[in-house]
Amino acid sequence: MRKGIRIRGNGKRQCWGGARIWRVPGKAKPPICASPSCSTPLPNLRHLAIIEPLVYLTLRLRLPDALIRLPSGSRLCTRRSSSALAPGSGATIFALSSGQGRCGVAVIRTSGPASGQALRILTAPRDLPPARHASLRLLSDPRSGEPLDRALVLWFPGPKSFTGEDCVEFHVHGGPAVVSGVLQALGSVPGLRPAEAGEFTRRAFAHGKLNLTEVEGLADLIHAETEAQRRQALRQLDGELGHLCRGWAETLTKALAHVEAYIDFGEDDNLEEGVLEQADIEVRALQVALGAHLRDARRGQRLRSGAHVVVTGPPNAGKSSLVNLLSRKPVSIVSPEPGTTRDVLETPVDLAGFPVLLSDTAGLREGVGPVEQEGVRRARERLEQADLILAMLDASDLASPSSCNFLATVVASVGAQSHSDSSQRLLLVLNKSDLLSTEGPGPGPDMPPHLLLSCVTGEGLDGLLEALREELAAVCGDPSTGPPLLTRARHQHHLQGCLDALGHYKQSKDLALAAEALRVARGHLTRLTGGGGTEEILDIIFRDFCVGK
Ligand SMILES: Nc1nc2c(ncn2[C@@H]2O[C@H](COP(=O)(O)OP(=O)(O)OP(=O)(O)O)[C@@H](O)[C@H]2O)c(=O)[nH]1
Repeated sequence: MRKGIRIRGNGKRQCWGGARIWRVPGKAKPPICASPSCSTPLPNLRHLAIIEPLVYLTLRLRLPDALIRLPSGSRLCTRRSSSALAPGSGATIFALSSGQGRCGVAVIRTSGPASGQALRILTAPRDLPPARHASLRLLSDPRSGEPLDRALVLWFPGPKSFTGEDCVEFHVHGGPAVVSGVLQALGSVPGLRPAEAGEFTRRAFAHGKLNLTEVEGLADLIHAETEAQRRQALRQLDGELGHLCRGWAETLTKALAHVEAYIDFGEDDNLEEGVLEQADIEVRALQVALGAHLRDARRGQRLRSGAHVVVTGPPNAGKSSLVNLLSRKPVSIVSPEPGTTRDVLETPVDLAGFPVLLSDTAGLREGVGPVEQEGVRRARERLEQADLILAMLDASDLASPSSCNFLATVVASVGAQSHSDSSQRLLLVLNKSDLLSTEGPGPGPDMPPHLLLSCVTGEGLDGLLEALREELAAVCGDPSTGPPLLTRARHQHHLQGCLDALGHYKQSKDLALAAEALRVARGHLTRLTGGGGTEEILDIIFRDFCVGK
């Protein structure tokens, strides 16, 4: 029978097979802060290594920011570094959290230890309302006693609040005079100061209410302009990416515990058989999962910042007409004169719910003056950066030399793409379909797959929008399904760092080096969700927020 020790739900330990429990010198006060196990002495480290590798490793290595679930449901945890908080974080902050300008209702928030006091002072002589219940109160200026507004107030005692601190929400009438009166009244309360941009969220992060990927999701949700961006941001705010990374980090922690235990106790010291093999298997599975995520070809980043869609074709094909049609505004000059567009003209557009940076470019042709030639050079340069190319031809002019040359280039590029792993995509659009019956024979059977469109009559526009939706879902990823997307270069960097470190683990003959590689890999995952060493990026991320969030 194997020896074993289990920490039970009531904090007591169950031993079997003759296992004994004794205190580990110098570690009688482990960082166990949640009941029921906080006051219990530690079991034998060796047994702990086998039975509870996560607990073992937390104690053995004193991992920072560990938040590990014990089987009993109790937790081991350490607090997040206080440097996650902005300077002056002991103060109580206040700000208008709803949008600026005249509106029906405006929400003013406070967060910090003096929140309750501020509420009492503004609603004097009333006591605090019941927690998390909306109560109607008269707000008055504490300096003059002058009534400011009759408002709904909500009292959120910490830690059950957005920031984890004592918070108050004042739902006041949204006139500028009311809002400014209440803000000034709050500013006169001792211990209160106006909040910096993103300071509420920063406090929520510092108190462990949100991890870094959730903070990023919140910032993205505030800035989301299209449906797909909103869906993606909401998923990230819900913690999907963070959850995935934490799962991976736990896998690595277990593998690291096994390797460390093997180093500490050796193979003939009663350690379970196959401990190292098990770690190898887990690392291999993790490498496959990370590789799959990194192969997302920057879809999430495109979804966040917009996909580059470039319209190209010979002069007069109707490129500018299409850009104006898709953006629903006169971005480019449309004229029957070939070579009207000389430079790259960009406009942000919401296309089928996806964020797009749409570019109109000069018509591609040779043997023209230096200005137009420069335009053609810029058009080609922009084409190289495109995620999706809309190649456009005049359907009534397919036999002209410029159309034939362009078509040959398109066919070559489609052929090249099917043989490469390029993520650039292409849609061939034959415009001016309204002229087909009168002016041209139309596309023959050897024409590559294409869409017929008339920018003048709008015929074929629905088909084009549907094709664009499919292409953009491929370019940006579908935010409603599949695994969470990596929306920032930072995510990509840490996952790649983790994968590289796992590669070193596999190559290391020395167990100490292998363990170090696992530690590095785990560090990347921890930093991705905001664990140790992320202070330098906090300012960058919180800069994206507005005051009051
Ligand atoms: N009949 C018809 N005319 C069109 C259509 N689309 C555009 N045109 C006309 O074709 C001419 C050229 O249109 P533009 O949109 O300026 O074409 P372009 O490709 O941007 O031209 P360049 O700037 O010279 O490269 C204009 O007179 C448009 O009104 C269409 O679907 N049907």
